[in-house]
Amino acid sequence: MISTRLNRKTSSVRLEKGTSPGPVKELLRLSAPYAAPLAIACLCVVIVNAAYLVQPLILQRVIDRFLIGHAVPRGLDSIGGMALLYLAVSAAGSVFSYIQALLVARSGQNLIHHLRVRVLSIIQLLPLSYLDRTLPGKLITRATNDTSEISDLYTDVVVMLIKDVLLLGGIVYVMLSLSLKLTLVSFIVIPLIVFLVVYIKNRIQKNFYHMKHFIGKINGFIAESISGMRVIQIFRAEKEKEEQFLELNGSYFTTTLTQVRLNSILKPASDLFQNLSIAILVWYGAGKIFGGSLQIGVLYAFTTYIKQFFAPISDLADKYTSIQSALVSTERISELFREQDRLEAPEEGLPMKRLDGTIEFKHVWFAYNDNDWVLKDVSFVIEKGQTAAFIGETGAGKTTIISLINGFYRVQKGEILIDGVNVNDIRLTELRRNVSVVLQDVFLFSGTIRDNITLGDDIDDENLRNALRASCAETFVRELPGGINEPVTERGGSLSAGQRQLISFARALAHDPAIFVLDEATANIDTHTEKLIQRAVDNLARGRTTLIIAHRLSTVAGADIIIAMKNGRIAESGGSAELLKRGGYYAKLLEESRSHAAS
Ligand SMILES: Nc1ncnc2c1ncn2[C@@H]1O[C@H](COP(=O)(O)OP(=O)(O)OP(=O)(O)O)[C@@H](O)[C@H]1O
Repeated sequence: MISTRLNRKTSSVRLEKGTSPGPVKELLRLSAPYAAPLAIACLCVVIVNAAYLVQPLILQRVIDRFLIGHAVPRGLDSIGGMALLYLAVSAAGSVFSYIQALLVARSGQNLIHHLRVRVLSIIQLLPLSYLDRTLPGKLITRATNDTSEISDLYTDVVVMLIKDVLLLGGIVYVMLSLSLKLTLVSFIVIPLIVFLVVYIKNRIQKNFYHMKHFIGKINGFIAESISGMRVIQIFRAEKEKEEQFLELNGSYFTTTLTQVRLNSILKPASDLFQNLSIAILVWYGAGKIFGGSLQIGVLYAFTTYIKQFFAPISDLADKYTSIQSALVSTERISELFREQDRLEAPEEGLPMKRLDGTIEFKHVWFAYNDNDWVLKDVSFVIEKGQTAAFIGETGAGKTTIISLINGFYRVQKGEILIDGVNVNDIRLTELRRNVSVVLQDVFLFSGTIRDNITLGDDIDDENLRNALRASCAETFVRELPGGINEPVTERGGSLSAGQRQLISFARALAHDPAIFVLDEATANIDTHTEKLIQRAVDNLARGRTTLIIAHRLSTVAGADIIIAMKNGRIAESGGSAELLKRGGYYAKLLEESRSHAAS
């Protein structure tokens, strides 16, 4: 039932099944809506760079023409005029820098938003067989980190890369046009600065990965310790856990210190080289100035340009690593996008609004992993409105049968018919709307009790009340301070196991399924709640085909048909009286439970 609701909510994001362009094409397509703002941002970058480059030239003119050359001021061509021009150029640089930052940030956030919705819509339609082999953490990273990295690539990295490359090119061009010799003198030290920055940045990045690794481990450790705190306390494992944590935290501490050291060394070291370069320039330039072949203003402009060199080189070193991680993220997201061909198609197949609920398994063979058969030649018929109880040892294949009825996996051999139609041909949304499953481990979402029953469907108050009454949850819900609007904490931690079961029955009843499937809880529930649950099950079973994975023989005795599973095969099946007479597996189980009760 849960998956049915989620699938239906994805309709806002259309996925075209079967059209899987290559990853690069796909990503280009995704970024297409932001092409215009990004192009404008690049244009802004050109203006900002030009402003940077022009400023030292204005000062050079002021020094050489007016302070040294004593030229006669004329209109704008005066010290005052130059000061105004300098101000106007800086102001234009600031304004366009602001516009560029805004455009980039907006496009970036829009792209992240779009990508996240897209990733989630794919995750929701992934077949269970894919989710079985994929750790949840991996998919969470796709929706969070990877989307941000890709957005950074398109916006921050690409735009800033253009800005840095243009600025560096511009500086070299202006330097060359001012003085070839001085440019060559400057370039004695500049390669050293480049080498130093790239080397230190590289080490910073490598160390950053270590920090990320350890912080991930620390988070995981804390999360696991909190969820397993009961076991830790029961087995007095606090000391052991503390020691493990100390070790982890120690590693993180060391990497953080390395990071601080590297970061603190970068600026002073590159300042040292910059100053060395300026000293060489001044020493060389002074000789030329005295010889009359160089103007003071040009030397001044060169010292400014050398200082301007540092920021883009430092940025470029950063961008290189950002591009690398963005490429990894692109590949990961594309991998997920490629799953599109295998996604469930909830709206395809035969429309069967209301099922009658006759279920037939015809020589079904099924394996989760090739040829490792979990179900072997399973055949049975459960007529509409009947109650069937599945019994058998653990791992016999009972839960698997339910997953197949719900269309979570496809069988390799044989067929499953519902109302005479192959389950693979029925439209998934309608199949799942007709089948309500209550699992042993009830899953409640954070929200209210009402949210957890309706799961976003339009169910009116009267139906809700009826569902609560028939599921025997009405009394305890009424006693809650917020009643049906009482908040439920994550996974329903604020409710008892029995209460969670009753809420899940209400959820099933409110959706009025044709087929009701119950995986009975094995956990001990007090006799009062057990009676309530039994009553709720009886209410749910009325007028519906009901399948129960039974762990209590009381449930089994009331069933129309009992199907005993053994090692993936049906060991025996039939009514309770018939099976007792036969004296097989079921009779043995009953005998065992009676002798257990007697002793
Ligand atoms: N997602 C899966 N991927 C691979 N193998 C699985 C998967 N789910 C179940 N199995 C295997 O299939 C077999 C049948 O499992 P199933 O859960 O159907 O048994 P069950 O009869 O419901 O057991 P239990 O009473 O313990 O719930 C088991 O051997 C199990 O290890």
